[in-house]
Amino acid sequence: TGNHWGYGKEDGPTAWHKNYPVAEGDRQSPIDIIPNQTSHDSSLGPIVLNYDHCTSINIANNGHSVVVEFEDSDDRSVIRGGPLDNPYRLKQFHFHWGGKGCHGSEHTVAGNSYASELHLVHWNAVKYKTFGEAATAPDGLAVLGIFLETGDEHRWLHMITDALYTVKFKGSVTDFKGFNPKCLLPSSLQYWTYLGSLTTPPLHESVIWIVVKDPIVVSEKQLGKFRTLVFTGEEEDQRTRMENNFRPPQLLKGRKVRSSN
Ligand SMILES: Cc1ccc(O)c(S)c1
Ligand SMILES: [Zn+2]
Repeated sequence: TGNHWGYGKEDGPTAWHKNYPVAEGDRQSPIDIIPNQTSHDSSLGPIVLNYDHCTSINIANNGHSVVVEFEDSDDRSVIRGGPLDNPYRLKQFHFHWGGKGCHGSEHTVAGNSYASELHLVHWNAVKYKTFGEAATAPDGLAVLGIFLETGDEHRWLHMITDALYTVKFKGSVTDFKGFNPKCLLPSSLQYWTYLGSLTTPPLHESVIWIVVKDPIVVSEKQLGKFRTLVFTGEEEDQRTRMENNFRPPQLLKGRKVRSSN
């Protein structure tokens, strides 16, 4: 129906342009990042995260991913520095992942993809009144992308994976208080940055991307718990496993990717 979209053969990334023509625009995401073709920019300062007073609200299955929403009525959790001219407020984070044994990150590095990718979505509340307004502005959003690779168990990810059974079906939401996503970041925040878009419809070209170079390590068992979610609602007879909810890399179209030192 209408603007329904997904990750299947008929409604997946190759079909999105029919309802969302910006899918073929000049600043689409994700992209393949080729490190030796990025320009090192010494004017790029470090990323600064002030998440210490962040307020997580709930965890939800929106039929495309699992999303943790935050209270964003004030500047209690912001990202600043790096390529950003203003502080940007944390709104939500979510993940993109692959099938068992397959990779599912959105950005790739010299053609290599990771098992999964975490997106921390922030908006420019200095220039825009609402998230919705910022989401359609060229400098409205800042998304921090973190790669996940499989290996040892991640000591804090269980706080997310232990809650996934409560949001198995599309449309489910449960309380999720007191979670600080700082525990999901790697020790180094060295990054690449470029101008891009949301990686899901409506694919607005409103994102300043900050892709952290170092991945975090999570276990295959932890990642497997994400695949117990389904794209479909409880009332539907289909139970389509939620996996491979990633968009492949898009054309760079002359964009420059800068590298922090
Ligand atoms: C705001 C937003 C929603 C969904 C997404 O995958 C991304 S990357 C950003
Ligand atoms: Zn995303």
